[in-house]
Amino acid sequence: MADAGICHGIQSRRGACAPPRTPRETLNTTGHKPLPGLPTRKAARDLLDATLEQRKPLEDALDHLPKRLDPRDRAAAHRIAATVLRRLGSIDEILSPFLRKEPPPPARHALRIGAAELLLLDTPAHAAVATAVALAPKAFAGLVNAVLRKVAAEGPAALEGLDAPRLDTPAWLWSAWHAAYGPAVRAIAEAHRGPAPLDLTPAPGASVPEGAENLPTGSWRMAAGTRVTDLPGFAEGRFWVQDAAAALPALLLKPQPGERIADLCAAPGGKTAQLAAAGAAVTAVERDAGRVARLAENLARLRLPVEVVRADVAEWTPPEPFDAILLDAPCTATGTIRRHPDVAHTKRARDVQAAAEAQARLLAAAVRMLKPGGRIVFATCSLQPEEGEAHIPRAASLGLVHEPFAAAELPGLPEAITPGGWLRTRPDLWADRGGMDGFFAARFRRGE
Ligand SMILES: C[S@@+](CC[C@H](N)C(=O)[O-])C[C@H]1O[C@@H](n2cnc3c(N)ncnc32)[C@H](O)[C@@H]1O
Repeated sequence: MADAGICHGIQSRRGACAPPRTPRETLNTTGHKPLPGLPTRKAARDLLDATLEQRKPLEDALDHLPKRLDPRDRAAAHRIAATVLRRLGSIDEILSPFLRKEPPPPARHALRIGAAELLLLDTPAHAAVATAVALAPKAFAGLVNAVLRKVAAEGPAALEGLDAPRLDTPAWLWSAWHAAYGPAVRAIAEAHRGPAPLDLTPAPGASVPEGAENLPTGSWRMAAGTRVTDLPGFAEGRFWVQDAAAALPALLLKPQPGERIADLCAAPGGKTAQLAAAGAAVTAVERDAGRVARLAENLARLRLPVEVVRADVAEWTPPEPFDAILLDAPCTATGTIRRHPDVAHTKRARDVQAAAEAQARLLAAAVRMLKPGGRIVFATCSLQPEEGEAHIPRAASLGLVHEPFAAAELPGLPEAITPGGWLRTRPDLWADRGGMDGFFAARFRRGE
């Protein structure tokens, strides 16, 4: 199983990444040759520590790896850590018969890395065991060595017999998705087992790059691991990275040339770019300073004129109301686990309610920025109904009238429009094409 590496382009939580590589050999400060590949495994352990112990996003943890780490080592560490995060339940299940008591996190992570390399990443057994032993705290080196030798011998057969989709999905997510989607929970979990393809949104008039599939909804799809920065036309701004499902909310807002449209919660700017490319006069509002910089950088590459405002949407008042608004609200992001396997482990059930409450506040603030009769699309990249469908009945109290989507509005993907007229994508849709992120979107009009 391969995973994506360092992300480039416009997308962050849903980005495109560099291909994995074989760990390289480097000299340490004393001039001695360290164990080949050890810096990569140390970085992978740091990523696991940040995500699993400190509950930090993997993307932030990658940003905090030592600057001196070779980019290829960084990509390889990302690949190892992402594999452990995707298959954590299965890996721990394989390890459990060989552990009489719980080892401390650094030893547990060395075991997980070693097991992932032995069973899922095709690393030669001697290299996987030797580096995991070197990675473990000294007092646990013997244990790691003994356990991984058993995993090398017995693990492949044991792996075959596991119910991996269930084991690799945290119990609270399995229950919530089962309640919301019934038996499809298994297909959703299956879709999380592999890396996602690279999806691009083209600028108007751009021609499809070689090797890309032209999806019916207008996105281009390329193989997982494709480096977006290597594609011809990247520097010239002919496309941006955006999951096929993430491109749908802006499409369904139907931006018209010259309309004044606000993109609220805008960074890194995939939807802003869609609205601006359609000819709308766009104001992009984003609270986080670092992400405002990313947004501005992306829009500069795409040569799209957009007014960028750094502000909290809950407090900001525009000089005049907008014709239309896109609110892509912050959420638990459980729809993006294919691209961000850390989300399955960094989020908790209680985060869902907190996110839903924040979304309701942002929706109320957004309505106040809209002209009477103006339209708004509310979207989240969460699979949790509390962050999607549950907002619809409350919208009437904000003076919003639901304007259902019609299946005909999404050529090639009518199944994503529900009978109630909102958008619900899931990772198992278009399974034979590589799936898509889980998104919810609904369209409303502000009463006159
Ligand atoms: C789901 S992401 C947006 C993705 C973006 N719409 C795109 O398509 O590229 C949510 C963004 O909302 C920002 N955000 C969260 N709360 C905010 C608030 N109260 N005001 C403005 N921005 C906020 C976050 O910093 C984050 O960049």
